Amino acid sequence: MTVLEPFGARLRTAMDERGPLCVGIDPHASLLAQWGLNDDVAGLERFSRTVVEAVADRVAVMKPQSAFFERFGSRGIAVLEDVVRQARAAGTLVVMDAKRGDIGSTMAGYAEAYLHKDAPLFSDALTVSPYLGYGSLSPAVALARESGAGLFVLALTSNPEGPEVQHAVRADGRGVGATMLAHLAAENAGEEPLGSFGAVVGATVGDLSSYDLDINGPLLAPGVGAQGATPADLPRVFGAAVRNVVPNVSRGVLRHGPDVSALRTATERLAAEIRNAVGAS
Ligand SMILES: O=c1ccn([C@@H]2O[C@H](COP(=O)(O)O)[C@@H](O)[C@H]2O)c(=O)[nH]1
Repeated sequence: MTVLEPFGARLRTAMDERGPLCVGIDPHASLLAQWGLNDDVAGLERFSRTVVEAVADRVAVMKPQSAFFERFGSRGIAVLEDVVRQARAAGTLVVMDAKRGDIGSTMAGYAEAYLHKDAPLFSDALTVSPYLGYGSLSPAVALARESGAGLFVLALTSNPEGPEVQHAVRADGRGVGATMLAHLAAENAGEEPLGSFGAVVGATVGDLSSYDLDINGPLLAPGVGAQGATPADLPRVFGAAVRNVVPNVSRGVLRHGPDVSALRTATERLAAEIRNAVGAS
């Protein structure tokens, strides 16, 4: 059985070689229509395969959004399994965006589904929600360590509704989002060159100067493109931690399809803008 290097190490290498951009695979019904595809399983399959063909050999990370596959039931999940396999075979790391979270005993089931090396949906990393308590994620942390996979824990999300929960202040005076970052820093302590337990921190969240983003792990940053953030915002928002930021762009790339070369051009332009912005920090 192949033993994978820890996710954090594989991600660091991929970011160094290909740049940090993560391209999302988000087959919104509106995008299928824009691409001239039917809103059905065949359309879903064509869309996803095209995105993988266009960019999987040139970006560090791809992030399929599970919701848009789940809406087609078991046949959508079968397409998702293929997408994960094809993208990984083409050399990119796959972060499954399923935002799973539940009591620990059920979390163990989600961990088996996405983080067990033999699972049909095995992904290099999984997004998870810690809002049943960070400790409820323990089974996923344990299995990720065993499999060489990683997690991205929702800390400060890109949507405007997030602060209601994530900015709430605990009895000890620490914010909820900041607490998640502290848990992750502990998880990644001593790992080199980068820990495997990342945080989701939106590029849209504004001033992060009061947060300790130094978690020795990756920061997945959605919000660039359709949600309004730009590559130029990254150094301002993330400061010194920008080195570990993986900016995700979904609609901002996908709207250039279905033409493969147009998708590639858009991806490469964005990747260059991000490299320039991050290098300038
Ligand atoms: O805080 C978060 C966490 C996850 N997302 C996901 O990222 C993409 C963003 O898509 P865009 O089209 O680039 O806006 C999408 O899959 C979200 O579910 C996020 O946006 N914010």
